[in-house]
Amino acid sequence: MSNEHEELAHEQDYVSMLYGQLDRMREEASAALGGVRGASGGTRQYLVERDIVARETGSRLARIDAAEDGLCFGRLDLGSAERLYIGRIGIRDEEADGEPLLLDWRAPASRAFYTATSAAPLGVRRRRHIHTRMRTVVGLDDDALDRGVLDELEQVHGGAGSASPLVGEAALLAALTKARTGRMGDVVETIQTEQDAVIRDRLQGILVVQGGPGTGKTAVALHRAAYLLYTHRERLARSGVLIVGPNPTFLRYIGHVLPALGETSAALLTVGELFPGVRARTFDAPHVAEIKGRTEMAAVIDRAVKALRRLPEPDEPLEVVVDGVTYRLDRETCLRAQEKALDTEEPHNVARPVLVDHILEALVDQAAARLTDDPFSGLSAEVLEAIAQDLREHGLAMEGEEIGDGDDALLRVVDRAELRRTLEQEQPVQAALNWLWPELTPQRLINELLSGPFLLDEVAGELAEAEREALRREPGAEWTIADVPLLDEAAELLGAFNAERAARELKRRQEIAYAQGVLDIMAGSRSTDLEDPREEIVSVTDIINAEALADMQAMADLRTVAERAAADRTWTFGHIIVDEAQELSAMAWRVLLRRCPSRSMTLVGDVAQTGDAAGAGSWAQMLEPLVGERWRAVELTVNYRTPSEIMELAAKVLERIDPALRPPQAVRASGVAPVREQVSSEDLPGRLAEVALARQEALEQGKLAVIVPASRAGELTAAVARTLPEASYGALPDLDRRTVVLTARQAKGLEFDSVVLADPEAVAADGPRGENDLYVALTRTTRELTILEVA
Ligand SMILES: Nc1ncnc2c1ncn2[C@@H]1O[C@H](COP(=O)(O)OP(=O)(O)OP(=O)(O)O)[C@@H](O)[C@H]1O
Repeated sequence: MSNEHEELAHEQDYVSMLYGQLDRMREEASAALGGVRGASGGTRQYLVERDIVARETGSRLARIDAAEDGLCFGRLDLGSAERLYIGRIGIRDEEADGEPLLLDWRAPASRAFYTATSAAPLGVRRRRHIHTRMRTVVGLDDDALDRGVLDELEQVHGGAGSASPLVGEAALLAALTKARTGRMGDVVETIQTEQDAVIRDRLQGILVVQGGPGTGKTAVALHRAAYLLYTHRERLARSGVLIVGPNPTFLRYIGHVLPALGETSAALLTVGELFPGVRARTFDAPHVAEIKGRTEMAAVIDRAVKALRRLPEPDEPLEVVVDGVTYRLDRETCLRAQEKALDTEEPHNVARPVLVDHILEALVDQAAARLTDDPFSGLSAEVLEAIAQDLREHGLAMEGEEIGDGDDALLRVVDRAELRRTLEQEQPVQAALNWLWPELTPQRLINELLSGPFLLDEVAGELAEAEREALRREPGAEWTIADVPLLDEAAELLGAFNAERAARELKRRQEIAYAQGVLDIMAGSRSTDLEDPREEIVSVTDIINAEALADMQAMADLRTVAERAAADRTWTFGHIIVDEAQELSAMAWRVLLRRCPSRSMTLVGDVAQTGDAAGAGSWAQMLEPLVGERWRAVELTVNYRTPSEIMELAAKVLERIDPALRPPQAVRASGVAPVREQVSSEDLPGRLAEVALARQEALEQGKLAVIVPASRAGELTAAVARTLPEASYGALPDLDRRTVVLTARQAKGLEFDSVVLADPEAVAADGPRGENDLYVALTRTTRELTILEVA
């Protein structure tokens, strides 16, 4: 019978062997990368091939590097003597027929590590958590899932069998009680069974993950992204995964998790960043955001586009004066041109050339008629010279010949196309076309709608006058987050500008042409993948046409997935994950659904934490108008963050929000009761500063947050900043600092070792969802909570 020391030594040998393999893989990949980068010259095809190999090898190296820390963290003992080691990537033995030495945590065979229990052992006799520091094994935690192993463990450790519903309880509790760093970490070593089910749920369809505070929704969402990218790599590497979070601070907080899991091809954006060229950071007042978020705004914008297309009155043709000649466009002509454009059913800007075509033809008809009647009447010297030039170029007039000679010579030779080109360039013609059917940018349209004198009243009849008034903004004012979905809606109705469209089509043609040349040389060469052969392999040879290869090339540079997606409004993602999904307005949902025509989405959130006035009261209320019943929901029930002493307090607030809601079960108690202190309103700033200082000094390690009501944020932040000058605060607080000052809304999704909450009553009174914000504020701590109540 082995003792604990021997077990450690045994695991150290195995783990050292794995690191040896990892070093070998790193050396091979580095050498391959050095080789391709160092190569020079050659044909264009050769250079393309070199680029692709370099990118593939580069991303393989990134995965190897990400696996360094905690490479192997688990072992499963199955029947007889079979053992599987689980880790951050798959490694197989090159010298023994590719025998797996380490299974990627996402591989199907690893699943039992997260789901086997003594009630349902799934063939697992023992689950072992292997703890490492650098490359050294420093500890082991065993769960015995059958009687034989339990007996063995009792002899080795003096008893370590587990009847807990938690998987790897010791490892989990150790992870949960660690001091926070200001950055979210991955949880691959201790994923719990209910979380695993969400992570590995199928790619298709809309999955809603409802869970109270601290249930690991964010962690689960990010691990699901890593799982999907691994399992459906070929598909998702092309189209990418989008992760939408509530604010930039939150995105920075979670930004390290996917790279630490070796995945760098997900784009992380806030709703305010979904429209290329606009980076909205400011909030509207809640009632304004609520109006902007309503679905009705889509119809309002649609009507605004139509209202900007005009027709002349029946007896008042539109007059266009070019070089002293007056052309007349009557209502009938303009109406026919509009109808032709509308018949295309294309977006406004895309349909516009059809109208332009018809109007120009009408103008050319009039010009031609003039020329037949009296070739010279009303034509300026400049136009005559242009025509003469044209005649000469066609060899129909000699240098110096009078162009009027031979009366209708002009009509014969000045072709209509030339006339049309000349007219089209005239400013009065352009002005008439723009009056009839303006070429619009989304920014111009929304600006006109919200800042113009008449448009909103004309097209938003369903809004009360006071609501329309609330929507008005200064012309050219900074875009707000709630404006972004309006801009995107406008862009959808308008379609791309001519120039934009042409540029995009040209780029696409170039990409395809570039890719076409690569196909021959790539045929037959299959990349060697690191993973187990049972796992999915990405290879350019799987891609069968130039178009697909062009897609892949565009995606192969992992950096550019986010860049390209952020720069291209028409980009569609293979999967979208929305964190704090309850906050999104109906208009924001329309943007996301456009970005994901496959409707493959994971939405995580908690309807009890909705802070935005335009956000959801229930998932059904939010989703049914958008996707009917085509969504499925799961619930996470265990709170891994907030200790039970604090959840008791938070539960009272939850009951005020909705008596039907139940708080998640706290996984642990901290032994520290929340502290409540009463102060007068005037004394609050001074006392808050003192308490913040005291709590920071008491924290040996970890992070402190001071959460203040938005209504007193300026004054209270200033007071804390005087005592703790190193504290970070403002629109984008730096979470790496030891102490941050935040509003409840800013604290959403974040967590800290210690929280000081100022004036909970004022937090609850702030806006229509103040109670929800208070619930958020109370549940941010992993250890201690101090509350200053205003008496
Ligand atoms: N299986 C796990 N193993 C270790 N830590 C976990 C696990 N699940 C969650 N955690 C930790 O619990 C904390 C809360 O997780 P997370 O922030 O994902 O919860 P949440 O449901 O998004 O919370 P909220 O809605 O309150 O923002 C984090 O520190 C996370 O790392």
